[in-house]
Formats: sequence, structure tokens, C-alpha cells
Amino acid sequence: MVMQDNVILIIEDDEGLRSQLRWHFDDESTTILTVGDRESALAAVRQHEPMVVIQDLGLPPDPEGVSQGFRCMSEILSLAGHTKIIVLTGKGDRENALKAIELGAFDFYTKPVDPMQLDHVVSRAFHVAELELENRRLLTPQNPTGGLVTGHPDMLKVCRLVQKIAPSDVTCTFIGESGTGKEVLANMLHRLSERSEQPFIAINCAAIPENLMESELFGYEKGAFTGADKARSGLIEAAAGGTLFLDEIGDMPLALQAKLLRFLQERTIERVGGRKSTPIDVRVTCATNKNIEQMVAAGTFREDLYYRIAEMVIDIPPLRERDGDKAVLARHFLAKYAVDRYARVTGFSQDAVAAIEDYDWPGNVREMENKIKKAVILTDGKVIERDDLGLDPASNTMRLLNLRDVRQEAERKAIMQALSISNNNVSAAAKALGVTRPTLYDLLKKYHISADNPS
Ligand SMILES: Nc1ncnc2c1ncn2[C@@H]1O[C@H](COP(=O)(O)OP(=O)(O)OP(=O)(O)O)[C@@H](O)[C@H]1O
Repeated sequence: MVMQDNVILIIEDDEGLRSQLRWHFDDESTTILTVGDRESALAAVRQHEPMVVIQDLGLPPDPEGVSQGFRCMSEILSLAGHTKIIVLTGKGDRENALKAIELGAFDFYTKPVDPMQLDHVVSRAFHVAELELENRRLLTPQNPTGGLVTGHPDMLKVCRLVQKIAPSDVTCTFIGESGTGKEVLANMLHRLSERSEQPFIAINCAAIPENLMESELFGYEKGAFTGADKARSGLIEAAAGGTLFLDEIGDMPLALQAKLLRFLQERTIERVGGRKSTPIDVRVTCATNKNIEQMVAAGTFREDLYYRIAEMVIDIPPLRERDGDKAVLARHFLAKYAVDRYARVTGFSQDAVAAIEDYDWPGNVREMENKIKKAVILTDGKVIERDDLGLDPASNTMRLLNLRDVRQEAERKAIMQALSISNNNVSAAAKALGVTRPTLYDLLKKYHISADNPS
């Protein structure tokens, strides 16, 4: 079955509400299917596999209870596990709302329905579904990504670039903040290359003391220095035939930069204390979170080495700039760690989702993985709550005024202006801004602007 883009299935036994929702969501780009009971819902899912389902919990023959609603939800998820189900619950029915999340619902919405508010939830569900779909498209058996998960257009572009250059021997350098996935990408590059059966050796240039780095990389001969009682090969030799990943290349001392450059030019190594040159066939990949061009200008990084390692420079955006990836990655890490004795943990509360979205993640994906792993272990319930995540809002305020902030402020102002000119009509405002309605809803959410009161 292929998931259909822009199909919403509404499962609601109240005919009035069903028509209201159909009428509200109906537009040229969206197909709305409506049904009133569980059997018809399952038939519609089999036939159309909608991306998003809006579902009432009270369905016949148990319209006052929740048994049919939960059964329907579980059956949809076992038929089409990626469906984003938004459950409609009665006021004060928090217990069932949480149970729905535990069973795998994407979100819940408390009646009475305000279609404009429900729009936010629906467009977020579409957004996450689309990102996950992109990620699944990327992750085919022909495209092993070594565990890289993303749905963000810029990261997908990076992945495609990596796939393209993998078969060549181009030396590429990944530039990005710590924890953004540079090593994961370097590993993906290796796996996709013809060297995949050979070793992938990663070395963190910032973690090795300067006086040991040369012998670590190039190896040494017996008697090369005090304590060298036998010869040892270095990491370049260990990577022979495969890939050597030099992480934090910006921290490599100048003296060693010269030796690395010689290796990259001649493709031979000389062990410390040795006189013999040995040819080694290795692909070199680098990463850094430093601005190497600035270091070149300051004289702390050799320009000739920079040109060698930067045959291809690939920028990795920080997590805070990957709109939508936070949700996709959070769900990925939950699935990764909520196993065995933690399998009871099945989702995030609404508050937790909002906290994940709002947080800046200065430590990027690594920080998120650690925080979610910890939350899975620490939570007492079945759902991870905001407090379980231990996100420190202070780190969000550390941001300096930079181009991104300026751009966001301009975007926010333009949206407010468009809303005010269009009398808060979201469709008209979206048109004026040249974006789709779901995109505008995403932006409204991002900037915490209410369309009812855009001040
Ligand atoms: N897109 C991703 N999907 C899944 N896991 C990811 C992704 N990006 C990063 N990770 C995970 O986050 C952690 C940090 O990633 P990685 O080591 O690749 O970051 P890095 O940019 O190389 O960091 P550093 O500069 O500090 O070495 C790893 O455990 C990795 O598996």
C-alpha cells in the first residue's frame, strides 16, 4: 500500500460534526474521506491509506464508550503503522487521551472542535508524516544510511550528495556543530563506497594529546622514543583499503598538518623513527566545527592542506534549524530505547512534544539522543512528560543576535502584517505571502502567533 499524500480520513459518527469537518478541510489539494463506523474506516484505510486520520473515540455500537474507538485505532495502526491518528476526546477525558497516545495516536484534540485550532494539529501531523515518508524513501536497501534519520530538505540534500560522491575518491569535509551527525555521514559515505568491506577508522584530533598524535596516525618503529620497545602501525595503516575519518581536523597541530599534507600528496607514510616510505591506499574524510577559512586567514591552518581536504565541503545544519526533524528524531530515539524492559513507554505527552519543539538543542542530535534515552529510563508512566526530559530553558536564551534571528524576526513581521491586512483570514494571508495554508499554519505555530489575535 502506498500512503496517499494529502488524504484525511474523518471517522465520526455524529453526522453534523462529520460534515462540518469535511467542509472545513475540503480544498483543492486535500481529499477528504468521511465514515461513521469502524468497519467502513478500515475499508477506507485499506483502499486509500490516508496520511492523517481524525477519529472520534465513541463509535457505534459503543457510541458512549471508547471500546470501538480504541479497537479502530489499533487496527488502523496495524494495517498502516505510519498513519497519523488524531483522536477527538470529550472534555475532561484526559485519561483516554493519554491512553490513545500510549496506543500510538499521533495527538489528541479535546471537543468541542474549533476547526481553526484543529488545523494546527492536522498540519503538524501532515508535516511529520511527510518528513517520515521522505526518510523512508531515503532508507531503501540500496541506500543504506547507517542509521541516519532525517526528513529535512537540507539534510536530504546532504544525503543525496553523499550518495553521489561515495563511489569517487573525492576528499570531503563535513562542517557543522558538534553532535549534528558528521561522523554518521562520514560512515555513510564509507558504506556507500567500494571500500565498504574495508575498515572505517575514526580519529578525533582534539582528543589525542599533541605529542602522541603523530605516532597514533603514522605509527612508530622500535626505539623511536623512550618506551617504544616494539614497532607499532598507526591508524592510517589500520585504515588501509578503507576510509580514515579525521574528526575535528581544525584541532590538528600545525606541525602535523605538514605531515598529513605530505601523506595526502604522496599517499605514502613514514613511521616515526623509520626511514621507509610505505604506500597506503586510504580515502580521507574530515570533519570540523571550526571555521577553517578563518583559521587559514589567521595562519593557524595551512591553506594548502585546506584545499586538499576541502575538495568537497558539506555543511550540516544544526538541529534547531531543521524544521520538523526534532519530532522525527525524537520519535526515532523513543523507538530505539523504549524496548525490552522499557517497552511500556510508547509516546510523548503534548507538553513534552512542545518542549522538544521549543528547545534549541545546543548539543544537537547527540544531546537529543541522550535526553530521550534518559527520559525513557526515568519516566514512571507510559508517556514521556516534559519534566522527564530535563530541558534547561536557560540554554535557549544564550543565543546571540545573528543572521538567523534577524531573518526569523523579518519572517514573523511579514506574517503579522499579512494577517492584519487580510483581517486574520489565514487563506488570504497565505496567498499574500506566497505560501500554502499548511505552511502558514506551521509558521504561526513556530512563532506562537494566534490567527485570532496576531498582535
Ligand atoms: N540524523 C541522525 N539520525 C540518527 N542519529 C543521529 C543523527 N545525527 C546524529 N545522530 C546520533 O547523534 C550522535 C552524534 O552524532 P555524530 O557523532 O555523528 O556527530 P558529530 O557531528 O560527528 O559530533 P562531533 O563533532 O562532536 O564529533 C551519535 O550517537 C549519532 O548516532
